[in-house]
Amino acid sequence: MPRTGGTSSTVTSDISSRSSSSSTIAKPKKRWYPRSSSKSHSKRALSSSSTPNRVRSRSGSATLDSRQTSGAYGATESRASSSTGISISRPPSRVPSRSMTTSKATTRPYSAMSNRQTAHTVCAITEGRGVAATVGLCFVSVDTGECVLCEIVDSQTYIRTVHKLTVYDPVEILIANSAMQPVKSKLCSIIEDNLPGAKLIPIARKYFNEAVGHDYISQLSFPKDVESTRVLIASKFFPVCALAAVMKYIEINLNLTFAAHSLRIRYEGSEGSMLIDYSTVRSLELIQNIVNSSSPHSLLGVLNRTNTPMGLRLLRSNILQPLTDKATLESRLDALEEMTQHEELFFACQSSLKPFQDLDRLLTTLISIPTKPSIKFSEQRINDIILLKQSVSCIPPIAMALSSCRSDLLLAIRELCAHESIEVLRKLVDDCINEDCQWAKTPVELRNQRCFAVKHGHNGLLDVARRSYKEVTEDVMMLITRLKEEYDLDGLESRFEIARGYYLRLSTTGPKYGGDIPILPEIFINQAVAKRHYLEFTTMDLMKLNAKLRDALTEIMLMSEETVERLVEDVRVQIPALYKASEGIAMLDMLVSLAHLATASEKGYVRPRFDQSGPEETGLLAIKNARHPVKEVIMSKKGCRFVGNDVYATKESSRFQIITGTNMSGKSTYLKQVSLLCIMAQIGSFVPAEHATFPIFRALHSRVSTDEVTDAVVSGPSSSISTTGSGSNANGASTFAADMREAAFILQNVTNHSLIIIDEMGRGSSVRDGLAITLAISEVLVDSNATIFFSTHFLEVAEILGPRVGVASLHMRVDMEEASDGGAGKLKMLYKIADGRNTLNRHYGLKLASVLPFPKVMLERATDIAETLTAAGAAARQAGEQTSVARKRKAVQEVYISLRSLYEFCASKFGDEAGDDDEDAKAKTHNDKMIATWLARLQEEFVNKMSQ
Ligand SMILES: Nc1ncnc2c1ncn2[C@@H]1O[C@H](COP(=O)(O)OP(=O)(O)OP(=O)(O)O)[C@@H](O)[C@H]1O
Repeated sequence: MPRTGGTSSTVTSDISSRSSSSSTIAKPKKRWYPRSSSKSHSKRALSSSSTPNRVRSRSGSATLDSRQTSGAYGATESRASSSTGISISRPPSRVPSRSMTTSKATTRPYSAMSNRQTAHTVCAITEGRGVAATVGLCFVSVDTGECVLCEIVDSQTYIRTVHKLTVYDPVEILIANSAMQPVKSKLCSIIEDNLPGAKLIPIARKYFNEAVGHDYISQLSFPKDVESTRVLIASKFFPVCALAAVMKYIEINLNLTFAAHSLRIRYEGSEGSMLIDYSTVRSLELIQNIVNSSSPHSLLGVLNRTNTPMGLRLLRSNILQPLTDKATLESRLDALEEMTQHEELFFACQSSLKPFQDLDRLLTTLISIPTKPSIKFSEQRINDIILLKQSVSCIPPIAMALSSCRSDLLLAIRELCAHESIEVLRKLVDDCINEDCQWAKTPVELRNQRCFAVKHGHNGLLDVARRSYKEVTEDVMMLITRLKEEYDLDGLESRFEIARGYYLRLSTTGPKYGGDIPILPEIFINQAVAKRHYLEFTTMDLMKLNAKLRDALTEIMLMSEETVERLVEDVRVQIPALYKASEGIAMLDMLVSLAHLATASEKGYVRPRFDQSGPEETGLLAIKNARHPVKEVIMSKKGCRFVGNDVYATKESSRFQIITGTNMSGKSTYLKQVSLLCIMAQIGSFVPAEHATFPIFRALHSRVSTDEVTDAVVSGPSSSISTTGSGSNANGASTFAADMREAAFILQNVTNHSLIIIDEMGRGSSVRDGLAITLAISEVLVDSNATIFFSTHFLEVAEILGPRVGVASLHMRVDMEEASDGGAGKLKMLYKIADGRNTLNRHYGLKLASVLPFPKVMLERATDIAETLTAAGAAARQAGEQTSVARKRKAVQEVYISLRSLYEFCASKFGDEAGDDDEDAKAKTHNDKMIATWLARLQEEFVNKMSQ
């Protein structure tokens, strides 16, 4: 069966101007298969004595920017390109011959976040000493044959390092043993805490060797990229050391080696993509639903309409590392817009993607060479060729589907899929493999396909062996028919299994046996009852025929393998172009998936705009009628309507948004929806809204309680609460500890390009301490100039911070319907955001309690106490006139900011001299009217504020 899955990483390299180049391949020391070839690569290919013995030329043409193919790789400073095939010696068994690990690895449960579309990636990590830790990482995927080097100057929380590890999701993380023993380093502890699925393996420090790392790079990178890669990583001491460790580990513990000049090596910095910390990935349910890991209710689950494993991997990697490059985003959005506007283009692309298998994995399998001969490997090789035949024939239809496209990105993908190498490959395969040979699902059918895969006439002996195979198969059929007739066995049938070969099965449910197990003649041996209603057995003759079949098959496989291996070697020459095509297909698949989402929604998605018009970013985040992409889907399935909300924030006037509201009024949903929409915009997706403008954020951090998960209570709009409230964490102390830990983390990492989401901080402590801490944290955050959405139950936060410049107070609207009979009323949730603090009775907690089965006497007493405390607090605050003075000062500043924005808007829009024609004059009059109305409203608001 074709294998599925792959690594979290996607193939990335700039494929522009891949002109002809030469490659040298190491001479093999020994070869197991009976054919002489100078193109083979041996396990010892890395040895310094390897002799170059072959020169191949390659070419490439289309350009797909690295950021396009990865999203995650906006930071890629430069890419080592693929220009030769890759060879990995992959033995049938992975039992390590000797181990370089110095102690037993810590096996940990699998990461809850990872959903293993990812595959076997090994990582090595090393760090320098100093205040700003420099961390070197090297990831090698043994499934997709890709090596990524990263150097990160990280903070004490290792946020960037953890982020990279989260994205590439390695199974094994190698670290110098001195970092584990005698005392575990901080980095080790942080990795263990954040990546519970990874296995931290201590190895001797001597394996982290820079000189060895450089040797590997010289010997392994593609020939024409050796120099550029060397220059790029010249000063990258740490990742080069890590590379040495990974390669040694793969060689020794996984028994794999890479052939000379065969590895796709690229360097990736930590810049160029939005940084999302691990706990945010989890709490915002970006990849996986927290409650039910197989639920589609996560951002990935909703966005994912991909048809290929490559597309899914690319989408996942983009969600974890959204882009920060505006030009790349715009080109993606252009392509997406074209796809959403041209139905035929969308459907043509979608149907051309459907038949694809995991091309990356297939290619990596094709470049592997076993260290020991094995019939299993021969069979696998022929399977791979059958799959390749199928895959190659699926590529030209993609180019056809894109024949009418206009946008640059789609044109680049079309060029990749129409590359001349694809046609060369198709011819190569057609020359060698039977036309009607195809992948089959049943073992016996697949075995037959394998046997007759190689075209008649390629090898005379093979044709003879196949004839005898055919004859023995016919003998088997004849024997079965004879046995059936001779022994009058009604319901007797032949079955086939890979391990057993042909055997016989008799159903006992027919009228003849009536469910009883019959006594069969002695000729039928190895009898066993299967699934209660079947008797399975064989005969000596059948076993002999099976043995004959096996021998014939082995012969066929070995002889076919010789031809197939020759074909594979020719195929390898074209593999760089296939890798590029695979990148293009992955990108197209992701775009089709996003286009599907954008067009399938009833309420509509819009193309986001980015606020980067001038040198000074205003940090404008303005979304009209924004909807939560995941909740909307869940609610529409249940026939409920999701209430859209507007979002508006600018750096100067409203970068810190305080959102208050009763329990269950929709605060968390609002906060999460803002962050999810920002992520969607930065992967180049349309967003669920009527209009949307985003700043480009470089980091997203959140403190969101995970007890409020997406799959939780779903109520309709304007729902009324009359029973229980939302779930709360029973363990106040642990909530408080989590609050403090995550707040400290956010404060350490916040920058003016960060988006911070904080949902109800300080609720695990006493009211006074909680308020004090919340205020202290908020003050630092206001000064940080980041964009912050802060929900709280402490109305005092809004009161105290409200007058500060850059702070905006909002609340979720709720209506309290008094009961006509004097009984408990109803609290009606409107799920609508509105300016200002909650205008309803400030003790909405008590209001909520009043509609719950809560003792009335206690409620009255609680209301008295709350009134007294509020009055005392307000009196204390009014003692000074500070609040009112500050409010007036803020009003003046806000007017200043608004007028300046208007001026800038007018300058950018009407800066050029208007023409004289009627149209221009009309437009000018219309704009003048609009501006006049806006100024009048601004004046009115200002007067109101000053007179308060
Ligand atoms: N915009 C909306 N439209 C429709 N339903 C919504 C909306 N926002 C929230 N809800 C519903 O209200 C429920 C509670 O929302 P949410 O958890 O965001 O409230 P909250 O104010 O954060 O509550 P708490 O303060 O108790 O944590 C959600 O599960 C959802 O079903």
